[in-house]
Amino acid sequence: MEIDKAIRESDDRWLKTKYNRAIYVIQRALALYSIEEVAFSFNGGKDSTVLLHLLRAGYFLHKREQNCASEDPKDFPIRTIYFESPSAFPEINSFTYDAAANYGMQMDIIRSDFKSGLEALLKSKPIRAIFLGVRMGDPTAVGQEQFSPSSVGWPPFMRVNPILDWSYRDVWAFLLTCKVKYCSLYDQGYTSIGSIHDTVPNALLCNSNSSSSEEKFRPAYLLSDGRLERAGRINKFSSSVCGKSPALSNGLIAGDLHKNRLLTASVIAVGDEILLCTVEDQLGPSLCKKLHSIGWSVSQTTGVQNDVDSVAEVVERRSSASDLVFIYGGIGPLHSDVTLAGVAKAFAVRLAPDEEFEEYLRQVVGDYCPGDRNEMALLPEGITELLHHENLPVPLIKCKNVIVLAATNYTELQTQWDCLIELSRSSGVLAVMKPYVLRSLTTSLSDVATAKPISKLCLEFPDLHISCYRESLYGPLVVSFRGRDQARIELAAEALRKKFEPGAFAEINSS
Ligand SMILES: Cc1cc2nc3c(=O)[nH]c(=O)nc-3n(C[C@H](O)[C@H](O)[C@H](O)COP(=O)(O)O)c2cc1C
Ligand SMILES: Nc1ncnc2c1ncn2[C@@H]1O[C@H](COP(=O)(O)OP(=O)(O)OP(=O)(O)O)[C@@H](O)[C@H]1O
Ligand SMILES: [Mg+2]
Repeated sequence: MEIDKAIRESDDRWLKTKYNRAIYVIQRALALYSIEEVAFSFNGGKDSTVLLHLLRAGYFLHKREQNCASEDPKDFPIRTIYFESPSAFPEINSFTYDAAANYGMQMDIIRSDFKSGLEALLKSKPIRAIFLGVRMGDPTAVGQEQFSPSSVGWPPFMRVNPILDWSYRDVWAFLLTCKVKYCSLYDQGYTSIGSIHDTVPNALLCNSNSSSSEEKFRPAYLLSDGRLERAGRINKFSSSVCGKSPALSNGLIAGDLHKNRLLTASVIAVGDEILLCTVEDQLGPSLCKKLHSIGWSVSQTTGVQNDVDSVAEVVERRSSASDLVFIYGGIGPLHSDVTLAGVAKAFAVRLAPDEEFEEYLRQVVGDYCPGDRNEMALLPEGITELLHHENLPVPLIKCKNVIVLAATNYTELQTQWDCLIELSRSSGVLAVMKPYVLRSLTTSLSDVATAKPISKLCLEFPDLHISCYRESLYGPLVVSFRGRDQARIELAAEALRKKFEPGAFAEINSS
């Protein structure tokens, strides 16, 4: 079988892995349902075309197990459905019809909308499962698994998505390795095809050097950044190119808006070694200092064990209680590296392969990964933003208002922090504000004598942080004022002094 042979002979290890996984899904579906009970939803698009050939290979291998495989390219008995629309590209239509003829596909053409078309089809045919070329990153893929029952309100059938975890690169690697025909539009710069009304060639493939006045586009397989696959889909393309989107998902916008707002961050350290005190946590205190230096308050620092539920619980609480959460530790491929799984669980999404992150990891650690996929490239689905900086070999990960730091020591933290600050100037990922002003007074007066007047002072200056602490049980009391407005701090300190005998409070430092 030429497809299976082409992949087996290829030295693209990654493609082989993806192929084997897809074939496994197809074979399980063919074991679960009879051939009359399955259908293939084919529309001539590139993902559909990949699926067509995977189904041909999967069906061949399925029959080979029963010792009755045929090499006839027209032996493709899986019922195929095509929802033909008047606004489909003629090239898509002709490719679809040609493919049906070439591979002996029995194709039902449906000219109504998806839902009512499927309702009618399922009434007249025993179909229980439909193969689709949906991939992660498609707007309709969110929440789907390889086997996903149709949604509520749709007729009941199983959606089977063998290429759900395929990237744009995987699609083109497959089509080119197998040397199969695909719709001609992809050679004219189209990278994802909808209707004639909403699809144009991808501007990122425009040949600016072209001498003719007509625009020329390079083929789809030359698009290097798979995230921009839908850039030619008018209205549907959301410009969330990571780290460059104007208003970021958590709604934080740097600058004037924050001048008078107290922004709070939480810091979470993940690691049994920190809780067991076998390792001293250097990062938490450093991060707090860094946050203060850009005008942020830290509302909580927490240590949590390497356990998904514990991480999820604390992330869920801290992300709703503070403007930003910084989490570090527990990142990597080890059994104890549960931080990203915890973040995903906190936001009720699953971990899904991220092709772009995978590519970065590949450049850093090479092709080696212990299992059949790079577990480190699994990121919380639909909520992850990658923060790129030229000084970072791998981008930082931001999930809603949670920033995941991969740093494990002070030097690494310093690098990642510097990059974050630089990125903040252009993208507003982290509002950089005037640092807080701190002023501290000390007194030998007792708590009983000072408690009430200080409580009153807090009510008079709600815009300041007024905190008290002792360095020993019976030692002097320190009262600290923290805020952005030096004049307000002076006023508050003066108001405190006035509540007591002159000389009761002495200055200890100011910054
Ligand atoms: C065979 C088939 C099954 C589908 N099943 C569902 C479904 O169960 N639930 C759903 O919300 N949409 C379902 N859809 C609709 C798709 O999710 C999506 O809305 C459709 O492909 C339109 O995508 P487009 O607007 O990008 O063209 C199905 C579509 C097809 C072709
Ligand atoms: N008009 C249609 N008829 C039959 N199946 C369809 C139709 N539109 C979408 N599908 C199914 O949904 C899948 C996903 O559609 P999508 O448009 O994302 O992919 P594609 O058309 O194969 O490739 P591209 O992303 O390049 O357009 C298809 O592979 C196909 O299984
Ligand atoms: Mg399409």
